Amino acid sequence: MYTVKCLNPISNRGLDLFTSEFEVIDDLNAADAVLVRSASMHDLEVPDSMLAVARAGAGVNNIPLNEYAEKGITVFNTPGANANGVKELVVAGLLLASRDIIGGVNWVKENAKEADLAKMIEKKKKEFAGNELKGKSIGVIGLGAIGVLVANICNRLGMNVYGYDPYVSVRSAWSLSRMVNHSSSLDEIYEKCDFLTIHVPYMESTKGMIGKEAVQKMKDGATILNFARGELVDDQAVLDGLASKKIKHYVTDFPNPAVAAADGVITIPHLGASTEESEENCAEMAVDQLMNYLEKGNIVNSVNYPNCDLGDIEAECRITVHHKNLPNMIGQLTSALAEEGYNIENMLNKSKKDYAYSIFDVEKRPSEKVLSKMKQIDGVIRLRVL
Ligand SMILES: NC(=O)c1ccc[n+]([C@@H]2O[C@H](COP(=O)([O-])OP(=O)(O)OC[C@H]3O[C@@H](n4cnc5c(N)ncnc54)[C@H](O)[C@@H]3O)[C@@H](O)[C@H]2O)c1
Ligand SMILES: O=C(O)[C@H](O)COP(=O)(O)O
Repeated sequence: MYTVKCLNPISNRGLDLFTSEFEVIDDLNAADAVLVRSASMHDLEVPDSMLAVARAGAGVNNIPLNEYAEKGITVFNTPGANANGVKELVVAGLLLASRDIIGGVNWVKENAKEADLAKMIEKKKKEFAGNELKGKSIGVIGLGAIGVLVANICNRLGMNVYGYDPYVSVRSAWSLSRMVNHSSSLDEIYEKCDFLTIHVPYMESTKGMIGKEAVQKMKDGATILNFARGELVDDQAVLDGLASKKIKHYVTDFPNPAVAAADGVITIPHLGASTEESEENCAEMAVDQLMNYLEKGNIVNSVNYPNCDLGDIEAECRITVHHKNLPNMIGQLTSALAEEGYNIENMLNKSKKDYAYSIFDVEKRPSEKVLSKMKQIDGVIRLRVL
């Protein structure tokens, strides 16, 4: 039996996938695994016995990835599972920034009881007039699951699309419309684009990447859309840009007190992935990956350990080892088994930066003496017997 704690509400479509071998519990300290959305885990004490964290979503900046890797806690996310939800909200953001839909809707509500409302509307509507998206240029920074969908739909809306992603994956490159212009520098995007939408993860290297210098280089009257993370955009740079009319609108899914009330800011309360469909997709994927890992030791879509998948357990015993990515780890682990005559039927080893993961399918369960010897090898972080 495995126990799972949900730190945020997780769609039942995912939770219902848990078999009778799993129980969702309230006590974090008794949990083998955590399911989480945006709740911050940075200041959370998790028990040493914790095996895994599955983020039902994309961004993992709420999870201390290295600290958990060091403890042998595998962290998963659900790549692409909410990308369509975000893409659709970005289109809404583009429309809200181009036409004063919000001003118009509010004005009608305020005057709803006026008997001659229809007449008033025809007189007033010029104040809410705007522009069309067709023919405008947009820069998409970050061409991952969301950026690709945004770039492609903007192309279909008749916009001139410029994409920037120095680390673009082959999969994304294949999915991108050939009508999207490949920008090799952010400067090109700043100089050419009426709209700029950012879809990169928040990391130390991307913090404040839309700052004062970037704003200065932008076209006059540019609109910035941020559906990725608030910290990617420097608040003061945007406020100054809005005040000087350099920036027309800042559309953000991550409002904070510094920018929320400012003129020109269009605020959305982190709704990008808050659709029934995205929540279900993320929950299903997270639960599926968690069960596969807890029961079979397979790692699919981890962000702090390598993907390592040996399929169903066909041998009598499967041993999984989280370890440091050091020379001769496999030699030492396999020798410990071989010295006591345990035959390895199948094995897989993968590494990701400083960490590695190995799966050994063994003909029978090794003795405690062998398992203890394996655990004591320098660089071994965690060993599980399944
Ligand atoms: N608003 C929401 O509800 C919501 C929902 C999902 C994701 N997000 C945010 O959006 C981010 C992106 O999500 P995704 O699913 O597309 O992730 P992804 O991992 O599929 O794509 C991220 C892309 O950014 C690129 N990238 C990284 N650093 C870059 C840089 N310095 N310059 C340009 N490109 C860079 C990567 O190469 C990758 O292609 C997430 O990390 C998360 O913070 C927000
Ligand atoms: O990174 C993500 O997936 C989004 O920001 C969605 O976060 P949420 O699951 O809290 O809505």
